[in-house]
Amino acid sequence: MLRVGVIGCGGMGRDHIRRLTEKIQGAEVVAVSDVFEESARKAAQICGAKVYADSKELINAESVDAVFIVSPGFAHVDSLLQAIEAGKRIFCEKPLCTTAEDCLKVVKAEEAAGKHLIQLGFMRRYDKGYQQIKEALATGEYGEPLILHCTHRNPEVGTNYNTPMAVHDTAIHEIDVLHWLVDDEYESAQVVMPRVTKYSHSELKDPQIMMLRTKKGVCIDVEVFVNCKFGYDINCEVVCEDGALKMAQPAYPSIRKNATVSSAIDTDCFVRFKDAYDKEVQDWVDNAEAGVITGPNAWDGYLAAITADALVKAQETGQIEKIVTAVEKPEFYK
Ligand SMILES: NC(=O)C1=CN([C@@H]2O[C@H](COP(=O)(O)OP(=O)(O)OC[C@H]3O[C@@H](n4cnc5c(N)ncnc54)[C@H](O)[C@@H]3O)[C@@H](O)[C@H]2O)C=CC1
Ligand SMILES: O=C1[C@H](O)[C@H](O)[C@@H](O)[C@H](O)[C@H]1O
Repeated sequence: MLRVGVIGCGGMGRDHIRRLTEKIQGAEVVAVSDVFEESARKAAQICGAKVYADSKELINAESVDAVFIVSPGFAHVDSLLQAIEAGKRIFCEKPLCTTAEDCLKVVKAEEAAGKHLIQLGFMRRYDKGYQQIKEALATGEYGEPLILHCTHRNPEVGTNYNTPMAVHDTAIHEIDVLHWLVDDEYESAQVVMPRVTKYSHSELKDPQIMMLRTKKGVCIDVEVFVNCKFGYDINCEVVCEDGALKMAQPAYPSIRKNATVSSAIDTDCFVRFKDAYDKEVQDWVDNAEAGVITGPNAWDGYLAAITADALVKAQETGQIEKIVTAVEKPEFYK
């Protein structure tokens, strides 16, 4: 039984604690930590874990085999470096870190440790809809991908949510899953700002159209609209030489009533990607014992960070910004 310590007991942390406690085979939560100890105490009631006031103490506890990092992105780097030093298996929620520089520190530390310790919480690679498209592309029946049209719509966000967060907190999912989907690397980024919705605020330009070009010339547009009001609406269409593949939507019944036809739309990621979260965490647990990482890793986190940096720069300049890695991909990650 993998004994897991969870750092960060907020919305996503509690969702993962419930998952590890009620759904996942082969793991149990034995420790929780949060800077607000009350949050940790509430989380401990879900799983009966020990509460640690200090996350570093949790990481180094003999009773903890593996660490689940679900604190805010800015706090990931310290916990990651401490957990690598302690030789613990790590599941880190996205993003790996909030700067490419910190991501590179983590990559170098894991490489120096000589063991693949980190799986990153880019769960969309485990979503059935994206996997179906990737499998269809792999058949060659539709030719090469040319254009991707995507949407990432949230019903609403808080006033603490600002323009750059649309990239490094929200579109970071598309950044990771889309180049994986078409098996390519990014070359450049651009952002177009439409008219701002009345539901936004002074620090947030919403919606945004983010565009990415890959090295093979695939052009991707992602509408990021975080105050769309009507639901949590994730779409992906891949236009190919011999056909177009539109990602399947969650199956809800089509309801006829009062001279109306309707069907539900999810309202958050926890429901929309529930199965994907379950699969990514079970994959991590199954592989932790064997000491391998088959999911997104720290290098994927670094690539996502440099692409996010280019998109944030493009938000400011309105220009096409190049995406370049500071270092070659280490053999360790090949
Ligand atoms: N994969 C996905 O679809 C999603 C991933 N996330 C990710 O999960 C992480 C947490 O997000 P949320 O739960 O939504 O945030 P949240 O703000 O609801 O919870 C974060 C928790 O971490 C605690 N915290 C802050 N600094 C800490 C530190 N240094 N050490 C320990 N705990 C600390 C806070 O007190 C809070 O309880 C973020 O990295 C976020 O990007 C969040 C939502 C969806
Ligand atoms: O990671 C997430 C969620 O998965 C949602 O898709 C985003 O909209 C949210 O901003 C982010 O925290």
